[in-house]
Amino acid sequence: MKPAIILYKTLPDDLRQRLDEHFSVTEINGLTPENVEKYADAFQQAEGLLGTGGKVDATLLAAAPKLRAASTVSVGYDNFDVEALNQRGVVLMHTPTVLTETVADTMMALVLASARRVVELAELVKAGGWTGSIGPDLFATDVHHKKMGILGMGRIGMALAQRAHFGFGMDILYHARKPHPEVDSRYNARYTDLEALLRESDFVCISLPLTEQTHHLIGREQLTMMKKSAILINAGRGPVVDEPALIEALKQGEIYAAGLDVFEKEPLPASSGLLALPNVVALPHVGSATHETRYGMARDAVDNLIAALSGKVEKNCVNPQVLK
Ligand SMILES: NC(=O)C1=CN([C@@H]2O[C@H](COP(=O)(O)OP(=O)(O)OC[C@H]3O[C@@H](n4cnc5c(N)ncnc54)[C@H](O)[C@@H]3O)[C@@H](O)[C@H]2O)C=CC1
Ligand SMILES: O=C(O)C(=O)CO
Repeated sequence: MKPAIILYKTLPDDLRQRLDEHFSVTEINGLTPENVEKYADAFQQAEGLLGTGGKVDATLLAAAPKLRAASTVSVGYDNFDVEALNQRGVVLMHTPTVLTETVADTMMALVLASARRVVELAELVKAGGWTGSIGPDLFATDVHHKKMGILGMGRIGMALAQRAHFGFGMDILYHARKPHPEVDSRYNARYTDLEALLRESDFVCISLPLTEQTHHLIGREQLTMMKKSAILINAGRGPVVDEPALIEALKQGEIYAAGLDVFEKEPLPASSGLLALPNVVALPHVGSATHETRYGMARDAVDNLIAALSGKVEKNCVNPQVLK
């Protein structure tokens, strides 16, 4: 008999077919508490989960007593209680690598859009506001040869350093849990503590995961350390930045602008103070959202679940200790 799984994300037809070949699939519209209750029988039988978004914690695990593996269509897994999964021996699989270059492209797009005022100026043209030469009040700020500070020098941080250093001649500083000598030599980069990075960088770019240690790592105090001309880019997770403190810093001119793909609450409410600020470029969490990359993530997530439920995990496992 095929193992039963819960699918909580729509997949391309070919991937859905591959999943059906291996598993008995119950597809639900999101991993919400309402759906866990509505499909209680399916959760009782489920050995695997595949999807994105929604909380997987002790409550959900209690509703799924046979669960052996969870496969998220994302690299970030802050919505999973990994400790609770470990206690139950549930394998957690994710999709690193396949999305790295695309997310780094998005971060570079945010750097360029916020520094060169791309969105604001394009909106001005569309609104018929281009009635004469553009004057200094609408001039932008350069990107090339400036200093980029990268917070979180992992896969995405490195791909961003590659673009900024080789493409734009930028100086790279970074803060991570430890120095990475290969990064220093490859991108002529310099490891600093957080405060030095904030004080020196023209662009502070966040590619950190959300953890207890990174929650509100950037708050009022840190924002005041940044240059008044500096731009904050966040494509890690929203709660790494204290959003009310960021809004205040942008309003008071303590920093120049922000380019954001992630927010404390998503979707970003229309009432958010961020949306009233011309010096904010806000994207709807689309760091990895190209056709190619989203397909690759879904494909990897399917392969990851097949590997995990057949005991053949070789890569993409968050908690390999439960396999032993
Ligand atoms: N906006 C979007 O659509 C996307 C956002 N992301 C976010 O980007 C994050 C990073 O992804 P990857 O680069 O693939 O992960 P990664 O694990 O390769 O890199 C994360 C880096 O952050 C460092 N780090 C962790 N905690 C730290 C701390 N307290 N202080 C300093 N450094 C710390 C780690 O040592 C690691 O080098 C994901 O966890 C996810 O939250 C990822 C993909 C798409
Ligand atoms: O993969 C992730 O962590 C995302 O945020 C979406 O690609």
